[in-house]
Amino acid sequence: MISNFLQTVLGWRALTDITLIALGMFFVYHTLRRLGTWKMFLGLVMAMLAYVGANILGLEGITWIFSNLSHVALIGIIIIFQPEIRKMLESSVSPARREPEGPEHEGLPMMIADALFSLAKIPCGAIFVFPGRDPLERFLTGGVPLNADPSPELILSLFDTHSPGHDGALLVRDGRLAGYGFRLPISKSSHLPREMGTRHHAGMGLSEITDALVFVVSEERGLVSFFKNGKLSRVPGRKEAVEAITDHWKAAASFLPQPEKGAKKWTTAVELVTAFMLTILLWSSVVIGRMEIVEKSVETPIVYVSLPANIALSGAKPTGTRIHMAGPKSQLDSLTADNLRVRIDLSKAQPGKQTFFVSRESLNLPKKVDLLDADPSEINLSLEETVDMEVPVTPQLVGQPRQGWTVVSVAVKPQKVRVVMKKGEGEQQAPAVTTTPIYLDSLGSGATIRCKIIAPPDAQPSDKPWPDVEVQIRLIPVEAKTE
Ligand SMILES: Nc1ncnc2c1ncn2[C@@H]1O[C@H](COP(=O)(O)OP(=O)(O)OP(=O)(O)O)[C@@H](O)[C@H]1O
Repeated sequence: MISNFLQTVLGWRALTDITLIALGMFFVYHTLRRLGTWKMFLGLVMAMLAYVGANILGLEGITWIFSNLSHVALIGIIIIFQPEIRKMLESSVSPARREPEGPEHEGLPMMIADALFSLAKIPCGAIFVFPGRDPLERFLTGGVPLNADPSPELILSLFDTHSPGHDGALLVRDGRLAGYGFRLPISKSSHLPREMGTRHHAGMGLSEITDALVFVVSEERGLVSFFKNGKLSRVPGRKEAVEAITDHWKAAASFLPQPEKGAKKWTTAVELVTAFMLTILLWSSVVIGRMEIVEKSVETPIVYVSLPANIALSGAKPTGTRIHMAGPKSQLDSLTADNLRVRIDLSKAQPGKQTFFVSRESLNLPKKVDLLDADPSEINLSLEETVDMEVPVTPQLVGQPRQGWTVVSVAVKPQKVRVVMKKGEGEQQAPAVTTTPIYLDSLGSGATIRCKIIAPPDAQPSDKPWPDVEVQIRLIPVEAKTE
């Protein structure tokens, strides 16, 4: 079993399976962490671990509860995590990374930092949005497209309270001032300090549902803050503002999620390793479960194939047998009465009494499945040599033509059919092959009638089934015949 398990684990399919699940887990964890619902995810992981543990230890009760509740739980998870699932699906089609900002934008973070603190000094309220990888179009409403080269004067005048477009957010994308006056989705979070009103809740709202970086300058208190992944951070000085922008650009241009500020450098590596370890644990518990050797009995039909043309089966023959197998549960589960057949190969059969055996080969069982027993396991058959002959078809004419009429010709098509008979019987005399009855008194001057063949039970058609025959009958008045 252990060598079986290692063989399974070391295959490329298993490695691909484990890698994809682990990366998926890592991606789900990061999205949920960004959205602040990772604790619920952790709860789910704990439940999964409990299930795996119960499975390994063979705790039937817990395993039963989990497997029976899993469908209901799945619906519950879909409802609870609906916004997160939506976010994950959106992220999965977002580009894996953003083009890194070119050297021509090097001065931009400092220019923005200066603008932030100049606005704070006035004080003048402002919101700056720096997109990450996620598309923002769905969340930004209103707004005026600008696409202008950034300059301190332009930024300050955009937020000047005398300017009609000062309300809302300024979008800074690809080193340019892409647009201004955008309304952002308002957060429902109750975690922000009391003094923070709709401007800050708008900054928080966008950062909760996307990976954008949002700076907010408070009009009342002249303070600068930024929101990232639904978290508020104070910006004490220009240096911190520049750092926040460059870190954000770096994260958006990287394939791997960047560790949060303050987190240790190796956090991502630890998270990845944990995801892999959890996956291997979960995966191996499933594989071990599926590799468990079990026994199973199935009622199976018997089919007789490749019977030589000169041999016929006579007497009773079994049509089914009950087979008893042992093998890995995963393979036995898929073997049912619908897809199992005992095929008895009669290609080498000789006339006389012969015994055939139900074997692994006659069932074509998968490699790891063994046949333990079959009932019956021996099939006794009587086989007889046959002869093949051509026999004329005689139409079965019933009664007499109408009064005054007489039959002048009867033609049958085909005139002969090939018949297979057991050798002894065939040699004595050819069987009488006729048609379904044709009632002469119902015919007019003539007719062509399609009939079925009628033959004795021991005469079988050589080319199954019997062909239909056409009987052409011509009648004329009796006087015409005597003339
Ligand atoms: N959804 C929104 N998107 C963008 N900007 C908004 C949004 N809602 C409000 N604002 C801006 O916030 C201003 C109102 O700020 P409010 O005083 O309520 O918030 P605040 O967080 O207390 O900020 P401040 O400290 O600057 O007063 C509005 O005039 C508008 O410019």
